[in-house]
Amino acid sequence: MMNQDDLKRAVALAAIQYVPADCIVGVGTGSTANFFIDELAKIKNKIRGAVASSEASAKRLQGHGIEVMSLNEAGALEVYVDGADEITRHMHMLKGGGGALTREKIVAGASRKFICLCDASKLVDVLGKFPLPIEVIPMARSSVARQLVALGGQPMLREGFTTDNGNIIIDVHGLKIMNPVELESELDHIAGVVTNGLFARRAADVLLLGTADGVKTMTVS
Ligand SMILES: O=C(CO)[C@H](O)[C@H](O)COP(=O)(O)O
Repeated sequence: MMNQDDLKRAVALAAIQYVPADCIVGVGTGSTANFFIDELAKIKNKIRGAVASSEASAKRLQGHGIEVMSLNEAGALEVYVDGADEITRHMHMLKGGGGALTREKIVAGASRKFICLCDASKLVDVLGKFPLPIEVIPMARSSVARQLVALGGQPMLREGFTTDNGNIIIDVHGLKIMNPVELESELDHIAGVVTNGLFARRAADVLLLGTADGVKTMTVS
């Protein structure tokens, strides 16, 4: 019987085939991304280095002796590998459970291919059961929260958490996200919002889904 960690390890291993020789790899954040980093370490001599989407991932990569570069140094990337909190068959994702959404969106946006790693429980028909994380400039906390209530959500401050960029996270509960592309843009237009956790405009290209029957590869056809 496979547990969740076994599924994460399996998708992380499967992702290695998407890493071209001699490239700089974009690396996500979270427990699934950590398994990927550990697999990447086994082929570290075949890559030039990595761009990390968080301080935590940078530290783990460096701990394995993988060179971490800034995105400015690296330029455009061939591939970005990361987990998600929810994903649909359209490859729209809800991310940011680990609070790294802004850097994740930046690195993903600079990458030609986004490989998303999830276990089967994260494949959903409609995004929004998992609270939607929003990174907010601290002085805008109340005004952003009021506008989120007006959109039908219940905003909750992530207590005691500061992002790598020095901002706060507001988790929005109770949103049934029927049109993620539209909502992603709408949220980005609220003054004080740095990034929201909808990855619909930059959706995944490939989903490696960990199931009890093995890793399934899905794309939008
Ligand atoms: O978006 C993220 C971090 O900001 C993660 O990719 C997401 O939270 C999934 O994490 P995990 O692999 O630990 O389930």
